[in-house]
Amino acid sequence: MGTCICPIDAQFFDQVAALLTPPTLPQIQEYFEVLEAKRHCSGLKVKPDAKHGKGVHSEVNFQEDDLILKDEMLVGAQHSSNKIDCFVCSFCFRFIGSIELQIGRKLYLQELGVSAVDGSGSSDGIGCNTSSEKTRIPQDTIQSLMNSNLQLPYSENFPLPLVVPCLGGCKEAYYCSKSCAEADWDSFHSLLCIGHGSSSPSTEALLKFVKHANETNDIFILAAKVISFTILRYRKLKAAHVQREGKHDSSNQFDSCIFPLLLEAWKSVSMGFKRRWWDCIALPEDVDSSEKVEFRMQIKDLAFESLQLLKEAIYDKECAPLFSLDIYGHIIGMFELNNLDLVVASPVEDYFLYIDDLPVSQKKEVENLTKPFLDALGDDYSISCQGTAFFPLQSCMNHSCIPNAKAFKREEDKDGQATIVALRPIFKGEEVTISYIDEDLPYDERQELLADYGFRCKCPRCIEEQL
Ligand SMILES: C[S@@+](CC[C@H](N)C(=O)[O-])C[C@H]1O[C@@H](n2cnc3c(N)ncnc32)[C@H](O)[C@@H]1O
Repeated sequence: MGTCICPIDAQFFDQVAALLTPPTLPQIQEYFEVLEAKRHCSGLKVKPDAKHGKGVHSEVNFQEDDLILKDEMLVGAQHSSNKIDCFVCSFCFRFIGSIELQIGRKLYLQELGVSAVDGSGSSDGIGCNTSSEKTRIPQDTIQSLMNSNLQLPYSENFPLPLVVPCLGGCKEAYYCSKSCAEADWDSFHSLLCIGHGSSSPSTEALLKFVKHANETNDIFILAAKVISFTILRYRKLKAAHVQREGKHDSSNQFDSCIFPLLLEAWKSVSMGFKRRWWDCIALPEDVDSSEKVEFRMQIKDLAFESLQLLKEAIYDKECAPLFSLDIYGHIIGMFELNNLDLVVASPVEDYFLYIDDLPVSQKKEVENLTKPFLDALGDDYSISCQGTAFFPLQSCMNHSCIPNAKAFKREEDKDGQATIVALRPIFKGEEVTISYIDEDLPYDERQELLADYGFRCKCPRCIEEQL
């Protein structure tokens, strides 16, 4: 137990330490100024302070319900189990295809016996059958839904983007547009694709890595995206460098040429607040506190196992320090401390609610056509796209048990971006805070949950309640 020794940690000790050194104040300021301008959020400023590290401060007055920030993810992934329920763009997580394709694909997978394990869809009383008494739809009808031969009434009111396949020819990633397909390919997917166009040295090893992640913890897939992103960015920076400076002998140039480029490629990841995964992971309820040390060792072993599989799949010797266990642990720990749930509401739910709201005169006839599908989907007809993502600006927001902002998806938010809205008026100069936990819990339970983030909350409410 806990015997894993990562040779890369020892061999590249100095480089790993440099990659994990928190950025300096000027580096933070420079990076976030560029990001704030890109997000068009002139109302916000990331500022470091002595108490809580970085925080987000308001530069203007916001009213209650105002949109404060729409943040694009640095990296995000749909939960593996959710892929059965929701067919979404692998880059922006928008639903794709058509209402018919969404329904047909799900019924098809249901018929194959593939089912989601953590569906959290809810039946809100629009009259579908429960899962135990699902209606069965004939195979040819399901096929007609999937190949657009069958159109459901009023589905034209819920148009979805056409499906764009992966540039590398895998049957895993699909997109809402060519630009999303290209952006994903350039940023992450060219190295993680299992299709014929992949630049992974071994797609067989990739398959093993993904299988292990699906069977253990799909957070490893997100960590692989961060490593892939950094390698691909490093290669671009190197190509530009070579073009500028001429070709170098890259036999052993970690310090002079290669490593500064790797540090630059890693910059956006270096800005995220981090601790090692096995040091900060919350103890599951079924693990006794006396088994804490052993549990943390097991987590470390698991991460090492996953990293070895990833290394076989995408190793690049010029980026060797990225394959250290310490780096892998810190990347996953960064997700643990910063990530936001990725949620995109299902257009299939909107569709059936629309049918349910039709005037009585029309509804009966339409429902004769749509009800069998609703019954076949059962309780799960409304499952949203679910995953997890790291957002560079949102992740700088500190916690308060009386937050002035929250992550909230509005009706118009159809993709995976983070949407932060004001819960009450926020004044110029105030810090923007969100709650990391259910703030309705009693004081002790809140502090217990926040201990997993490594701090005790001293917000005005906590100070008052601890007395
Ligand atoms: C999502 S990050 C927030 C940004 C972070 N302050 C930074 O420097 O990047 C979460 C971490 O910030 C710190 N933090 C957030 N809210 C805090 C609070 N109310 N009191 C103390 N530390 C806090 C904790 O270390 C926590 O694990």
